[in-house]
Amino acid sequence: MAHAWGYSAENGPEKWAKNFPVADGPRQSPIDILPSEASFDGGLKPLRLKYDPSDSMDILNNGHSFQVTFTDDRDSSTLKEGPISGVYRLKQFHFHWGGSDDRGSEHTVNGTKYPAELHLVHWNTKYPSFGEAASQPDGLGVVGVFLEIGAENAQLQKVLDAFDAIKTKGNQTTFAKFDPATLLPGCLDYWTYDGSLTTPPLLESVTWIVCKETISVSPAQMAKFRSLLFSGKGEAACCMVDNYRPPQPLKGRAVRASFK
Ligand SMILES: Cc1cc(C)cc(S(N)(=O)=O)c1
Ligand SMILES: [Zn+2]
Repeated sequence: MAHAWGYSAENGPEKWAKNFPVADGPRQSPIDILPSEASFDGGLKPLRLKYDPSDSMDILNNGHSFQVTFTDDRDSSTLKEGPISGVYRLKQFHFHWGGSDDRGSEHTVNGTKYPAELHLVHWNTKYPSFGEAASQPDGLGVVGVFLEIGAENAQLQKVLDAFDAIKTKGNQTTFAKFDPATLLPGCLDYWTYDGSLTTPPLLESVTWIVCKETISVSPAQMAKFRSLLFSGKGEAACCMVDNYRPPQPLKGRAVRASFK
């Protein structure tokens, strides 16, 4: 049985191309965002994010990160406008983070790594399902938000308080009535480019929308992220840290800015 993918030297990002050749494709993510090379596009609309807290269902340790999953059988939690057309439904959000505060984000800005990055994953309702959308070039819209060390983030703490129930791979628990809008920065200026999923299967189906403004996370909260395990119950404990892919070649792609 081929090694499952992960983030170690044996199965990490440098090894993914073996089983997922698209890893060397033309529109891979993440990227290093160079603001001076991004072009302001006055045609880009403001993001229109509308979330219904009653859509949040559960929180799961999937062995690579943790995710909060939303019911997506109606247009109650959606992304509209911004760089996309049509209606994209929120499917889940998750994070990537480092083993120390000097790394952890997937996208970087002028080479700067943040300690963590939030991904809010939406799928284009012109397709019948998330799975179908994920294989289409305009199938997914992911909003990325950088976390920066600072004050404790009370909204983020609601997510971290669920961690004791999802310490090991495969664990899941109910996570109801959570409004992901409370994790967004006040200003929704963004950079946008055509990219991919940042973990296998690395499908090139994502319109990336990366917020310029960060949200705060305290050092103690970062320690809580690092208390999760990649490993399953009864396995040798392996701390869930450094679950990020480094920036990939831009290969001629344009990065647009919604702001001057
Ligand atoms: C494999 C995968 C699935 C989903 C829903 C989202 C991602 S990411 N990190 O590109 O947002 C990756
Ligand atoms: Zn992600």
